[in-house]
Amino acid sequence: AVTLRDLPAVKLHPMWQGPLVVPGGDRQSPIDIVVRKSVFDSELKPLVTDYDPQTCQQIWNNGYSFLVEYDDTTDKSTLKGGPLQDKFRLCQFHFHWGESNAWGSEHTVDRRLFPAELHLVHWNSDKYSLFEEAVMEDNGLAVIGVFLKVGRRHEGLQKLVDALPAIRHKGSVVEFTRFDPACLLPTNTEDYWTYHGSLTTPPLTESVTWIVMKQHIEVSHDQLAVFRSLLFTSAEEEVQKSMVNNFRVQQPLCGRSVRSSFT
Ligand SMILES: O=C1NC(=O)[C@@H](c2ccccc2)S1
Ligand SMILES: [Zn+2]
Repeated sequence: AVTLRDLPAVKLHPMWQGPLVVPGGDRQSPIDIVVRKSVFDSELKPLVTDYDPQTCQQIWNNGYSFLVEYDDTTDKSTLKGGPLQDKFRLCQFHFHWGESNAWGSEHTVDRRLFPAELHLVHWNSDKYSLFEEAVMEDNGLAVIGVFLKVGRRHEGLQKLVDALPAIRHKGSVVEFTRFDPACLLPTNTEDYWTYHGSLTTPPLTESVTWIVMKQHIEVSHDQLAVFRSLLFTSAEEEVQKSMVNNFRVQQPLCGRSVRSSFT
């Protein structure tokens, strides 16, 4: 097993106290996607998302990112198709970003960094009955990754951006309803890369089928600046730390192949 301290490249994030033993550690995420080494697989289907905005419940600051959480007690907001054999339930989405627009994403494409990355987290509701169960199983989770670039203002994102000042501090939560996460997907959901990996934060379990979209979405500089106005720290702490660079360093591919749904 690999412990995080063995990996010099890992800057132990404040939330990652002490060495962490990663199960096996040979299918960790994120990775660099080397386009010319990805393997086209004609069996890969387009993604089929069916999200019900009514299942959107709250938005909160967990001290590492901000999460928009969905009611996942029924199959109302689901993902299927793509590389997946089963139906997966949306439980939350969140982002990772940098202190500058020069970096912030977790995955890279031919070493290219993006200023931020959206993760839509789903769990296998055909096989498991809870996220907490699925997170321990190797076909338990499916995460859609979408790269963000700075450009035009994203109208659909603005409702979320407007809610952030209310959750500046770690542990704050506000009600957040009727948000359709489909508005954050790129127009092209046919072209993606997929590989087997892990959570990118503790418990780092190797239970994720990653689906990284080829097409990015655009958000404005000002919208991204509001992400950076969030804090890692709670209201009680004397020293406030701005929530930036909440991404994990890239992990060894360990012989894995990345498949592409496009040529
Ligand atoms: O895609 C990922 N991003 C994260 O922050 C990781 C995570 C960890 C626990 C729950 C949901 C997601 S896995
Ligand atoms: Zn994430």
